[in-house]
Amino acid sequence: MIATESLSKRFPRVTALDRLSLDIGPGVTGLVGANGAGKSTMIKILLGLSPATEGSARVLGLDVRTHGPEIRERVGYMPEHDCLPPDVSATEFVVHMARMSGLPATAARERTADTLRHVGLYEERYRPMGGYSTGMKQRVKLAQALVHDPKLVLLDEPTNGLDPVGRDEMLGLIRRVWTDFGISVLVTSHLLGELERTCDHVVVIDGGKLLRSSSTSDFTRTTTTLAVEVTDSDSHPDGTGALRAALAAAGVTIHAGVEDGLPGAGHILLLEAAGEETYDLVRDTVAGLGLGLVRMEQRRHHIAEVFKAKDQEEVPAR
Ligand SMILES: Nc1ncnc2c1ncn2[C@@H]1O[C@H](COP(=O)(O)OP(=O)(O)OP(=O)(O)O)[C@@H](O)[C@H]1O
Repeated sequence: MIATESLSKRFPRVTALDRLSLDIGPGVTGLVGANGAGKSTMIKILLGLSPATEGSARVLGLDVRTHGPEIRERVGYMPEHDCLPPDVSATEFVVHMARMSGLPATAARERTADTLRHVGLYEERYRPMGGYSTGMKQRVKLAQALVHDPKLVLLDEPTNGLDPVGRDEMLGLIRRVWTDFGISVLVTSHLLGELERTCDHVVVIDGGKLLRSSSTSDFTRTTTTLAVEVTDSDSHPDGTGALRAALAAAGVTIHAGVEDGLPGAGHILLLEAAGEETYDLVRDTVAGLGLGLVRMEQRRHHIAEVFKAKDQEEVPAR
């Protein structure tokens, strides 16, 4: 879908993109980076709106330097900032955008109605957009990016300014752009965590440089850490302590887990699972001690933890 080769963009005082090489396939891809990392610059280059200083980029196989108009015909774009005229309705605006991208009048009206319904705008679509909430405006911006049935959409910070519920709804809509319509998505965010559920692939950039590009499942791979919680009993008033001692004696590695220090963390035992037999051993040991097993589950890493761990590694030893 998108391929860049040593792509750089230098402004007089800042290097916004620094020799970035990427290969992004179909599906939902997140482009993550702090404010100023170079995300918007990247999108403008991919749309053929801003020339790169060095390197090359292709979108849907088309060279951004020479095929900007063709790319913009086939790709939808949701800009970061508010760009909606306040005096027109969502319907009027999206029909206009559909006509601009070449759809005949009837098709433009039909596609507009379908797309606005898809993003969850119903009666309000006939009212002037000046009175819309941020969430409604973001939905109109998404609709105008989808109305001409592109192969790919580039969404610049679509959850900006939304409250947690609005954010979740927007992320759900974005996911469905791919699952329901087969339109690939490149979505930017400065929040790593929110892309975890939405994206198949995550690209992280920092100061214009590529930090990491991998599938979300690699980021959040299932670890072999088991979290075990047990009840206390009359003979073992500290059930967790008794289980810890018994499992350690049986040769199980017990972790000082990420949850240490959190309220209630003392009651959760994190241990290394060597395979199926560890589950059996835990179950039998809990039963042998006469404790109740509250839960036993495999732990997954969250993307943010991967970076937290990395930051910790980078703290110089004293
Ligand atoms: N036209 C420009 N002239 C000079 N510097 C620019 C220009 N556009 C962007 N920059 C700089 O390039 C860097 C990357 O900006 P960019 O807007 O791509 O970041 P971003 O990751 O999209 O962040 P944000 O989410 O805050 O927009 C920043 O340091 C920015 O100040």
